[in-house]
Amino acid sequence: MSELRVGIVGVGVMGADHAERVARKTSGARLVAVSDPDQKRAEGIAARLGARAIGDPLELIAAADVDAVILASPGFVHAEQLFACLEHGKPVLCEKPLTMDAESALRVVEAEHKLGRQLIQVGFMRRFDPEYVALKQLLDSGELGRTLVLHNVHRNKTVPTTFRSEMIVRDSMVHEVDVARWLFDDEITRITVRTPKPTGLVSEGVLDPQLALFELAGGAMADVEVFVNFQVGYEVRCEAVAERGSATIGLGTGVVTRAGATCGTAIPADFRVRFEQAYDLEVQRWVDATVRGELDGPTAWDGYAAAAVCEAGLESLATGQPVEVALADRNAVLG
Ligand SMILES: NC(=O)C1=CN([C@@H]2O[C@H](COP(=O)(O)OP(=O)(O)OC[C@H]3O[C@@H](n4cnc5c(N)ncnc54)[C@H](O)[C@@H]3O)[C@@H](O)[C@H]2O)C=CC1
Ligand SMILES: O=C1[C@@H](O)[C@H](O)[C@@H](O)[C@H](O)[C@H]1O
Repeated sequence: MSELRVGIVGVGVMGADHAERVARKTSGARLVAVSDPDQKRAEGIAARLGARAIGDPLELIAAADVDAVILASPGFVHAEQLFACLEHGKPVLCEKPLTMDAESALRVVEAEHKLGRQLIQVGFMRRFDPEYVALKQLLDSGELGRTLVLHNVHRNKTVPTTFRSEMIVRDSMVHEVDVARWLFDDEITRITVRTPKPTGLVSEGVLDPQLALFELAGGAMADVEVFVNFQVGYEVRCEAVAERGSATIGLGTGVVTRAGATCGTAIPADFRVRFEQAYDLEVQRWVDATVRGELDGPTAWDGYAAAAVCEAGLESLATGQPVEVALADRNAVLG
């Protein structure tokens, strides 16, 4: 296969961004089709990028001229669309969350395992971000000794009013769940989610910000503040504390301007700006690996493990108490 023909399911904020990326920035790939219930939006994007719009997402997944699929539909339809990708043997880059709960995520892992081919990559794009990659390399080198703690900050400027407390765990905090699992190369066994008095700038009942503590099997810990209505801009930071030093990423100290009696640096408006390079690398490496018949990124198991942690996190969000993570035995599932 010389050129990967890609179809995108769901062309809202993230799907439209990926459509541009595949059509204009990714080598070895061609955008051939997009699908969205908002037919007008799909047709507009398709016309602009030289693809065709297909009304039914399952028809796009089955189409003979679609070699591989990007799922950027809402999380609650991922399970059905992932099963369709597996049924048609289509490699798929599925935006996080893999599915909405641990039970359906595990069914996806099992179905893929039964096929005997890894077809699913999960959109945990931070694993491709140059700053996160440099941090992982530094920690893995052992130069700072053993890593003990991660402190994370994850702030969005604003989110739509439909974004409820549960989504802060499942859609936002899930990134730190994956970062902690990846940087420590370990599973999270317990999660506690606590909430201070919420900001007054959200709809009634939305618990924002949230503070979480992850405890890992090997004894390390990670904390995160997730605040999705921060008002200022998009900020994602991670400080790793190790035995002989610490390392911080996400300080945004690119260009510091001194003008008009202020000194400062720009804060990105959202994830598309801050993680542009990470998304570019994620999609390019997914295309390259797919053409080789391989997988080179976070797996369905990673999506399942994150779903299991988030499910425990939602229970903790309701009670404020620590909740043990119920994770299937990896060896028993994947043999
Ligand atoms: N990796 C990352 O940093 C980010 C990931 N995401 C993920 O991307 C996915 C989409 O999120 P957004 O683009 O922010 O949402 P969005 O609401 O902007 O777009 C979702 C699109 O999917 C369409 N849709 C609804 N039902 C569908 C169905 N059954 N089949 C196909 N399309 C359907 C909607 O009409 C809409 O156009 C989610 O899984 C989200 O968690 C979103 C933002 C950033
Ligand atoms: O995945 C993402 C969004 O879905 C989520 O809503 C944001 O909080 C995250 O920062 C972004 O990376």
